[in-house]
Amino acid sequence: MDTYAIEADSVTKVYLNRQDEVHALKPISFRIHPGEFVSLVGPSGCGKSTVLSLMAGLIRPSSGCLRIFGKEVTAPSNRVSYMLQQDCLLDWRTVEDNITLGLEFRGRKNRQTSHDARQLLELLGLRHTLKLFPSQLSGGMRQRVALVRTLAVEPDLLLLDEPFSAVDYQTKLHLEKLLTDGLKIREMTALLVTHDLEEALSLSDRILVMGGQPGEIRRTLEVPEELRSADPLTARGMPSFRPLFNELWKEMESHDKTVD
Ligand SMILES: Nc1ncnc2c1ncn2[C@@H]1O[C@H](COP(=O)(O)OP(=O)(O)OP(=O)(O)O)[C@@H](O)[C@H]1O
Repeated sequence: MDTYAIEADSVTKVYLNRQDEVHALKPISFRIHPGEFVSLVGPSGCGKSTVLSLMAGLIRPSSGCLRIFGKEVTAPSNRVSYMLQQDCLLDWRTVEDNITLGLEFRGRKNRQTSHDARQLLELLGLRHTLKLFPSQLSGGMRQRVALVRTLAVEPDLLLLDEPFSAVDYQTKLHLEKLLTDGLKIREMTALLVTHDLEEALSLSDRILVMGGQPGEIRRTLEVPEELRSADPLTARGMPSFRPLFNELWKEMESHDKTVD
């Protein structure tokens, strides 16, 4: 069995912009267990997306070591799926052909996997959209299709960069529930970047609070079991939710005022 889904040891990132260096991350270290749902929160520019891009193997650390399931990340991995704020659907392909795109890339598209992807789409109430093109869908529908495409490949690690920030509140709650249900069934590990503290608290097992520029991890908050085991909407209404939300909010405000 893999010991950790993610191990980051003193990982830093410096971007090179022509002659200029942009120091995006101070050395950061953390570990995530298989099956854990962890959120990264922090003010704009503190390096959250950089952390995800490093995990996805899209960029390399400037120093330190990053391992996913015990293997150093040197390139994108088939065990990892990445979902962004933009749905990135291909406009010239139907919904049916979009949801199987990841399977195609991985050489795993067959009758069974396509059938499973269609079932997932049906679960999200989008069966009627199979033959439609993305331009014929609303924003919330497009995001649901993107979620199906991400989950269809059954990744071991799911990287989510503000995936629901562009959808309405009701759709967001619906998608959050589907996501957490899907993750539990498949025992996937997830790392979510979000500006929405309610979303972080109601979905995560643990929250890493980042701050500063270059960014660092300034605090780790364990989410209590009662919130973790409740569905996202129920968790938001529980008595322990608001005090924790306020604590996180204060933490973020204090970091916003910190000048590095
Ligand atoms: N490709 C790049 N080239 C140069 N600098 C970059 C690049 N990508 C990010 N940066 C810089 O690295 C720092 C961290 O950016 P990053 O996007 O990781 O932060 P973030 O916390 O995700 O921000 P936001 O919440 O606004 O999305 C910022 O100063 C940003 O300008």
